[in-house]
Amino acid sequence: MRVTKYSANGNDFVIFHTFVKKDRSLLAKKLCHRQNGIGADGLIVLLPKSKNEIGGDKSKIDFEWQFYNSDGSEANMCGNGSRACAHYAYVNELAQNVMKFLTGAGIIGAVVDGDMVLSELTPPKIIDKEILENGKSWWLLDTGVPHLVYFTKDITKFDIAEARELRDKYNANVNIAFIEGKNLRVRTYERGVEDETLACGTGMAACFYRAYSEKVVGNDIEVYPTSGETLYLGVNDRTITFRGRVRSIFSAEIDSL
Ligand SMILES: N[C@H](CCC[C@H](N)C(=O)O)C(=O)O
Repeated sequence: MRVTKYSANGNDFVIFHTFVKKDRSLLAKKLCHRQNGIGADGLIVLLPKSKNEIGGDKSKIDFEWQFYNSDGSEANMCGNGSRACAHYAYVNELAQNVMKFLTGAGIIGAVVDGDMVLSELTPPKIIDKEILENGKSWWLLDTGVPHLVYFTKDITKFDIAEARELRDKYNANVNIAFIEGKNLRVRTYERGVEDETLACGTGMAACFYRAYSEKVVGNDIEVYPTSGETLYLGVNDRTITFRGRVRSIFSAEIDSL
């Protein structure tokens, strides 16, 4: 089986494509394992439309995907993964450079331009704006997957134990964000990785959307994740747009695990 390893601003993924849809949570755990596997935050499986697929929603999409976190849990959406997956689909001739694909959160649009990829996320939902935990004001939003967002005065202090508790209590990813001029710096504890990752796309989108909703930032801003690799976020008339570089690290034939 041929797999490709991608990094999207430090959030890394193993990607392959197949026509066979089945549960791959065990494979995800094996491939994503940092010591005994390839090592990644997630596994992405592209399921191209089979030749004779007609009609329904599928007629509007180039492929569908399965996304698994490194612990084998399946998630509806992954912002950085959607950009890596779009680049993979384009270079493997599974889609043109402008594409649409089906995720657990709905249809995602993507545009590939060299190593820069823009994803249109699913329309954000504000679930709760009044969560008080440990004297801090959190919002709970859904940007394809659930995210808690808190604005901190000191981005160097991310209480991982607190993040773990809140992740369990709300079954959500946990983000702290720092307003840096007209831009944001974001750190994310990721559900299903169960640690801070170097970047989390839907997390950055959730932090952007809270700041934009509270008018502390404008449209089209820069967001700096833990990796320091800049992402560009904005809103269009439909949803949140999310743009940044992706890198194909290597491809390899592996024994079918
Ligand atoms: N860990 C997330 C899925 C991956 C999200 C993240 N990698 C992104 O770029 O959006 C969850 O289980 O809700």
